[in-house]
Amino acid sequence: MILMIFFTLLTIIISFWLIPRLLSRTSIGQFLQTRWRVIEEAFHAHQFYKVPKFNNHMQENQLFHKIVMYLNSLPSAEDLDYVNLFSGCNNNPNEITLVINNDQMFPDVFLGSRVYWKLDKDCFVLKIRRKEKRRILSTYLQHVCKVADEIDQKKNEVRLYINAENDPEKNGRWISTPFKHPATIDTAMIDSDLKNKVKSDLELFLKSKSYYHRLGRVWKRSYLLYGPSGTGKSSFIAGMAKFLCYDVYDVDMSRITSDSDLKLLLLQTTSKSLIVIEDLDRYLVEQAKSKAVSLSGILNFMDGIICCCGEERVMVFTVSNKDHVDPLALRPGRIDFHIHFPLCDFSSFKNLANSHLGIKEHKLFPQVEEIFQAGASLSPAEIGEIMISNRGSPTRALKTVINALQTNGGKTGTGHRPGHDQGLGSGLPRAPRNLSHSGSIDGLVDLPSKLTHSGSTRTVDDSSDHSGVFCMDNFHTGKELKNLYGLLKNRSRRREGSMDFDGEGKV
Ligand SMILES: Nc1ncnc2c1ncn2[C@@H]1O[C@H](COP(=O)(O)OP(=O)(O)OP(=O)(O)O)[C@@H](O)[C@H]1O
Ligand SMILES: [Mg+2]
Repeated sequence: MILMIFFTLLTIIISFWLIPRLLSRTSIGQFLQTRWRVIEEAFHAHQFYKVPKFNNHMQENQLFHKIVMYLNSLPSAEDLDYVNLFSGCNNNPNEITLVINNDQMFPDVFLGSRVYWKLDKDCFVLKIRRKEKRRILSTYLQHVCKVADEIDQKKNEVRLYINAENDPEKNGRWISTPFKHPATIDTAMIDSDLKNKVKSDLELFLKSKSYYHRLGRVWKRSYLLYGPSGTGKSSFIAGMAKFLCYDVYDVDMSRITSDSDLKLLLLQTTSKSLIVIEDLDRYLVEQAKSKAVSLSGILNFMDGIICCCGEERVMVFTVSNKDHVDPLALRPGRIDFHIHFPLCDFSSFKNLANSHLGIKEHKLFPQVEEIFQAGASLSPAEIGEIMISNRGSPTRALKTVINALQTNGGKTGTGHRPGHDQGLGSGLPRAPRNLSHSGSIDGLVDLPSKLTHSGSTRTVDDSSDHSGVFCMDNFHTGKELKNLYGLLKNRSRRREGSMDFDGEGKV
């Protein structure tokens, strides 16, 4: 009798405690659970809803994007049999993103009902029990969008889109990556009143949807940024995108094959975006030769007639010299706001010295001012690079800037003062190689201290700093000549490897 009770108790424990536990913790349990659900679902009629990635105009379907974000946020994403893992977003390489595999069923529960998502190439398929669709479909989709929006807001992420080669196999042409540029509108080296005007203009634009609609105009605003190379145009665009919190679509015109290709590409952009065409002047010249895209194709794009009506877009074009752009392209309405990016003057030089070297005043400032007043100048990029390379010694940095202004500031393509732009492509190719490298080289080489500025009678009297600025006439002693020989040898050695220099003056 006791034995029977014992065996009965043992059977009860095994069947109601041990077996369920074993099943729930092993793959057999999961397997049985999945099979059971399949059998259970087989007794229900289902409705299927497709969410394609692109609409008929090849524009990205925002709902698709939201579903990706929503599903990735669900803890059950980790329980799937197969899931793709991605990492390496530029701004956060440690972040791992889960993306469901094609053909993988992704179950979700909403208001007590089970729904299933499946990714089928570029299309999500939602499976809902037919009898429950009226009760949950719209509220479920609203819930998905709300969760995705909340994630988006938390991330506050601006993305950079770049147009890829035209590949008929692929649906979308834009490849995107998180856009984390440190520049803001405030860090630009242009007049602060102008910066405030740009900010007010952008703010007004954001609030003007109904105003534009009332006028029957496309809700867009176009900006032309013009000035020599290295004056901060691209950095300013990054600042504008950050200010607006808009995604950036950087159109690489060399990859556009025809007017219709350009149209298609633009149709694939979304609202709340900043569409950028850099070096428009250079492209217009090339376009005249290649005929890939006609002038009217570009003008149509600038007019915004091929963008979806009513959706907010800001367009930004950069040119090195607007005098070389067809006036048709720049007429009011096509370009709403012109922003000039000049080379450095003394005042912007002082700002750079303050931000890069932490100095507001210096005994060499009067000399620098004199040189600027004589008409020499360089771009903020060139002066900034010298300062970064020599940031350990402000005096050395200023001496190197003086030398660069004297040797390149009045001669090079970028070295003329504002209003004297060098014409089409003046800034291209970029900063003169010898100058940018000299900043780095001088930052590394120990030079004789008793040197004078070339072209100047003023003696550099700072014995603690060593400048790369020197003049042959001033080398009198054998020791100095020896130093010079050592310097030239050192320089030529460094120059051989100059392609590997980075902005920090390190190899
Ligand atoms: N306000 C600034 N302060 C300091 N450095 C700056 C500033 N603006 C630009 N620079 C420096 O100049 C470099 C070039 O700037 P940017 O690319 O924005 O110039 P650009 O006008 O677009 O030149 P390009 O016409 O050659 O494309 C930046 O990487 C940055 O180092
Ligand atoms: Mg640029």
